[in-house]
Amino acid sequence: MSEPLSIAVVGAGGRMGRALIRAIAEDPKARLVGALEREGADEFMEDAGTMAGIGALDVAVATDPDVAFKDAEAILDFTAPEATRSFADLAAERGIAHIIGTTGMSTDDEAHIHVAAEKTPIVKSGNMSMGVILLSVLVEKAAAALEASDWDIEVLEMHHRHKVDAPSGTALLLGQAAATGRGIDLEHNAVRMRDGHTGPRAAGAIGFATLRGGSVVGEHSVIMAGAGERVELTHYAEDRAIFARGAVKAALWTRGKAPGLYSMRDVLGLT
Ligand SMILES: NC(=O)C1=CN([C@@H]2O[C@H](COP(=O)(O)OP(=O)(O)OC[C@H]3O[C@@H](n4cnc5c(N)ncnc54)[C@H](OP(=O)(O)O)[C@@H]3O)[C@@H](O)[C@H]2O)C=CC1
Ligand SMILES: O=C(O)C1=N[C@H](C(=O)O)C[C@H](O)C1
Repeated sequence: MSEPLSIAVVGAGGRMGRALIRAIAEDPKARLVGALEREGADEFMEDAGTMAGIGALDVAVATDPDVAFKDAEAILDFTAPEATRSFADLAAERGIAHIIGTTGMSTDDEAHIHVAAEKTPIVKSGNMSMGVILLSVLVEKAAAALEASDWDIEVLEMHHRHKVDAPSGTALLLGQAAATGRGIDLEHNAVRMRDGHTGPRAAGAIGFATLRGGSVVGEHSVIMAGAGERVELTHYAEDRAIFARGAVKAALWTRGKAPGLYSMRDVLGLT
């Protein structure tokens, strides 16, 4: 068996940061070698394991990327778009694989990631859980089978009250799967919000609806509504561990891979 993969977690004190530290500690194929937080962060503690609630792991939480990334072969990044852009540059300079779960990225941010992927393997996905990636495959197949003139597609999502971006990365990923199934461009067919006198629904549109509240980890439904019948494909996330385990799986998969931008479908062999 090969040596465990050496992994650093950025945004280590965040909801996902702490779940990622726990997932690495649970996987014998991975080892935590670095954890990065911002200076003065609310969640700052000296040891990464203590911060994640699993007891000391002898990995100090650093505020300097040079320290956190020193021994890393992969970085797990569930932070914010601006931070992810700068981590992409640092990972590319060092040839470290970059696993990106951050959502809410702009077109400009996406272009930045494409450039970084010329130098190092990057796996990026709006959702890293096995269930959602499988759901996206089902949505693509269903959308291909159902005539756009007869079936309307709407994506409904709900998340906790702290979430800052909308629609969620997962909702957009599922909307993209529906658009791919239909052979259309999502950007030109997406209706991301409705308010006031909107007029009737445009044929072929892919609609998005966003709910926020409480502690909901993540719920997504793709609703296909026809005349007199409706099909709903739904995923319920019950624990952030599902995303964290997917991110660790993605990091392990990058070992020996050429630079490039990869998806979770690549990682799971569902392309
Ligand atoms: N792809 C997937 O499967 C999933 C994706 N996500 C996405 O992951 C991201 C994080 O979610 P969550 O953990 O709930 O959020 P949190 O706010 O709990 O954590 C974000 C972390 O990133 C850090 N951070 C934010 N901005 C910067 C910056 N500019 N420089 C350095 N560090 C920064 C924060 O530090 P500080 O506390 O100092 O601000 C914090 O530690 C979101 O985009 C979310 O949508 C979440 C779950 C699953
Ligand atoms: O912010 C979250 O919490 C989540 N974000 C991701 C998204 O935007 O879809 C994934 C998951 O649903 C949780």
